[in-house]
Amino acid sequence: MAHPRLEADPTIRVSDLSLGYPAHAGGREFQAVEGMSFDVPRGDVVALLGESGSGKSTLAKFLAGRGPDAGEKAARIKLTGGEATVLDTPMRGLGRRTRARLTTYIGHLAQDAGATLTPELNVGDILFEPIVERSKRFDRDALGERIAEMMDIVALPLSKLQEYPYELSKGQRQRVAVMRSLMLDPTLLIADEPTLGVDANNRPKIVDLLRWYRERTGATLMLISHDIGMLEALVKDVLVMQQGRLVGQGDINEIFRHADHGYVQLLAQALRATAYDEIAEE
Ligand SMILES: Nc1ncnc2c1ncn2[C@@H]1O[C@H](COP(=O)(O)OP(=O)(O)OP(=O)(O)O)[C@@H](O)[C@H]1O
Repeated sequence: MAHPRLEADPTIRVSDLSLGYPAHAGGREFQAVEGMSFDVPRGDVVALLGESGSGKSTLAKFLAGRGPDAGEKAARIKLTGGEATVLDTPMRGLGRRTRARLTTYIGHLAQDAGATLTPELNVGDILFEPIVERSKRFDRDALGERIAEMMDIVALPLSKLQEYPYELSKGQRQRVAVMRSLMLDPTLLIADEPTLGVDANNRPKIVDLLRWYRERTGATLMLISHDIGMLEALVKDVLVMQQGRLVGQGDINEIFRHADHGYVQLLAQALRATAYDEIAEE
């Protein structure tokens, strides 16, 4: 059985990768990602950008090892061409046990994760849950200290640990979801819109949390985000997708300065406009 290698470099290697959703309801198989090739070096922070429906979430979910997770068969992501390796583990023909092992090391913040926190658990139990599911033996005091540090960074009072998701605002729930995605100390974190639904004042707190985590662990981060503050503060390289294909890739400053693809130019303009809007808001 393949064993994930935490020190693998690159952390992610993708070669001519195509991903699809199975045919259902008399339709045809749908190709959401087509012929993508890129590497993510160990310890890098990369942003995955692209318009709605370009395939970002599909790619993110697949690379996080969560491709087959969906309850409905029609929503399970299939590798339909090429290769991908994550932490030196080939994703083609990934067996159940290897996948379980791999996902221990990969944090996945799903899109709108704040909205899917377990309603019956309070915040403290939501944060402990990933640990408890893996092992009955853990250092509760050390973990408690780490949770307190994270709560401080994202400006949530400790009293929130006793509250249930319905008692929190949307932005507070999202901050809890981001903290939860870090609880197992992932070597690779793949986060889909970590600041979505969080107001402008609190978005920098999520950026601070991710920065704190990276500095502490040297983890590799793949972020789907068009939040200019997050991109400027954390990201080194970007991958730009359009209709399932990679249309731009490279250093964030270079790619926006010398964009030769029409869509990348439009995106760069839109991001700049967002930045000005936010400055105007403050
Ligand atoms: N379960 C599914 N079955 C069939 N097609 C799907 C399924 N989920 C997503 N798709 C399609 O795959 C394509 C890529 O979707 P995906 O969610 O990966 O894009 P995205 O770039 O993350 O978009 P957004 O920014 O809106 O989240 C879209 O055309 C979408 O309609």
